[in-house]
Amino acid sequence: MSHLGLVVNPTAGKGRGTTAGRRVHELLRARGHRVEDLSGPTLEQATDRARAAALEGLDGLVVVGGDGVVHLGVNVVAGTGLPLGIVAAGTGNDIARSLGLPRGDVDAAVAALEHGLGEGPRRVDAVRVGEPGRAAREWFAGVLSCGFDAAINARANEMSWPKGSARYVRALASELAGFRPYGYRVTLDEGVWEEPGTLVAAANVPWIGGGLKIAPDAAVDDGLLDVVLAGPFTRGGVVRIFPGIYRGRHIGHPAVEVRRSRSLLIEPLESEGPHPPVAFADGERIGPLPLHAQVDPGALSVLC
Ligand SMILES: Nc1ncnc2c1ncn2[C@@H]1O[C@H](COP(=O)(O)OP(=O)(O)OP(=O)(O)O)[C@@H](O)[C@H]1O
Repeated sequence: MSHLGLVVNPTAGKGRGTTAGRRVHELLRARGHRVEDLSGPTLEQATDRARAAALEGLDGLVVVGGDGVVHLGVNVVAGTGLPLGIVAAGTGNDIARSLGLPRGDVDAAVAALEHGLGEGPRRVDAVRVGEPGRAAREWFAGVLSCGFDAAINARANEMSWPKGSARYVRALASELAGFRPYGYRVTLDEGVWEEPGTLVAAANVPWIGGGLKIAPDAAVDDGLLDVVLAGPFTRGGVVRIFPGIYRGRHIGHPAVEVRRSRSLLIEPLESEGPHPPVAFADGERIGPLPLHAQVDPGALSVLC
């Protein structure tokens, strides 16, 4: 029997989170675990409750929802050794997809995390991100992005209508109308990239945005980020390359390169173009550039 913390995002998966959370609670209790519900009305409140419970002592933290609630879980457990169980019930579920976990199947997801409780968790990489020169307190497990897609994410978050993916299409259209490549300086373990660019994404996993294969070869346990650097696309060029990203076809484009690095510093470079958008990681807002990110190999224990 394990003592497990449970955080359910009721808003995940267009409201499916609540039903999934109830089922997870029921299944875990039926298997004899002691389950403490740490969910809260907001992401921040749930994070605080989970952190307090983790300090008091848990055998694992189980999160139910999409990449946003996984981001919460990672920020509670990374670097502590406390294992994370993921029940993917969101819309995108890119982190669960990358870890090979069941998606949209609560019973299978609970079986996978029970397997991890019995056999021991899998160690994967997590990434610290924050202002350069300060001790970074925020973690991510998926992809940090501060390019055109992050601008769409931010714009969509400001819109109250329409709901669901139609909101992203509206946000894409309005961002595209005023798009000009941004000015970047990206300092990697080896070399510096100074260019007008469309997108800079530091990927710990291949997928972003609900199945866009932004970094096809990113591995979650290689101690490295796959940094995707996309040069100055025109508006038409953005529209043409976008559908190919679902299959990772953008990687062959001459204006796109991928470099591997354990750490990176991303700064705005005014001489090359406008200030890049605010960065997002795991679909959550991180903050404006400059940002420093560093992989911590094996910092995350996942029940699977
Ligand atoms: N009570 C809550 N607990 C956790 N998160 C919450 C809560 N209320 C709102 N949220 C917000 O819900 C948002 C979406 O969450 P999540 O990513 O888990 O689901 P999703 O968007 O359906 O899935 P995905 O990100 O995989 O597409 C997050 O940005 C989070 O801030």
